[in-house]
Amino acid sequence: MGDDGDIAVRCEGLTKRFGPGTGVFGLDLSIRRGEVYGLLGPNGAGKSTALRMLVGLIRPASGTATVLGHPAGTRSSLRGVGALIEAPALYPHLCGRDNLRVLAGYASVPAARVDRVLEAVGMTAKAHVAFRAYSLGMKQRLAVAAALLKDPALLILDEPTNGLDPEGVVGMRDLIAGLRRDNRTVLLSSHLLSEVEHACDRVGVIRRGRLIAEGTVAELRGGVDGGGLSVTVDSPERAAGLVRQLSAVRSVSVVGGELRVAVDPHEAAAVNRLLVMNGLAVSGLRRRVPSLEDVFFDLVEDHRATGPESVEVVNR
Ligand SMILES: Nc1ncnc2c1ncn2[C@@H]1O[C@H](COP(=O)(O)OP(=O)(O)OP(=O)(O)O)[C@@H](O)[C@H]1O
Repeated sequence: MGDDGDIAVRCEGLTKRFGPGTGVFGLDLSIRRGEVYGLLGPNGAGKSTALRMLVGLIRPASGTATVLGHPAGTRSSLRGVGALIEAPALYPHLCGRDNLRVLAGYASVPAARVDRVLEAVGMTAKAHVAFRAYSLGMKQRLAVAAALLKDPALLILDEPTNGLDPEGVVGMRDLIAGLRRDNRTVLLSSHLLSEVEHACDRVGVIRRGRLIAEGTVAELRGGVDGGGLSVTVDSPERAAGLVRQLSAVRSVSVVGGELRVAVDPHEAAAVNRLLVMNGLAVSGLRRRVPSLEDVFFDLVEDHRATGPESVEVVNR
């Protein structure tokens, strides 16, 4: 099979069924070269299963997947792919650099590449430290370095921030931003909305093995019912009762002491006037842009309402 032009990954009807509603069903994806694409979904949505099919760890029951212009899982497709899907086998007693040297030897990669990838993941200063002494974030960075050894055109990262502390998450985010600048194609999975929101050019939302939405973060946001207003006011509960009476208001909630009003933002003056006239001090009023989290839960809720079975959404 030849080159697939600008497309790094193409899946058509990719299916692997483990049980009713469990697995991946009819997944259609097109990931362009040079983009960072996030597969977002709750636990058990089928993200890992999809990624495993792309690297040949699982054979699809039906459908096709093409990776870098070759059938997924074949030697020719894997030549250009670096993957972090299972924790790589790294020796605890060896330092980071020696671990990578061993892997470079297995993969017939020139040893000079080791220092390049250590630098790419920001681990040069810790390269001499034994792997067992690394923090989880450092171990994860070294695993990404291992995936980069072959200088892959496509990097597949399954939940790269899973289990990391906030510092590790920021480090991984910076690392992914660096990969994007390198013009590499990155396909990552995450259940962390904020991660995908910041790291990815496009996002596919997957639930119960099916792609339920796809687009840029801005496009996905556009599909949600407005954002409305955030109001900082004393006595937010009383304020909520008052604002609810306005006919233009669709819903009101109090989140973290702040009033969230689902209303056309042009109604800001009317909301402000009503509160002030009732003796409440409004210290802040701003337009609220829906976060990807709003989009995600909106979508999942929507599908929960219309889908054949219920789903538990768990945020790890
Ligand atoms: N080999 C298998 N045999 C049976 N069921 C499986 C197998 N692999 C995965 N599953 C099930 O398929 C569903 C999807 O799993 P998958 O690991 O792809 O989800 P995920 O979206 O990556 O979620 P998580 O973040 O929890 O890993 C889950 O219900 C899982 O238990």
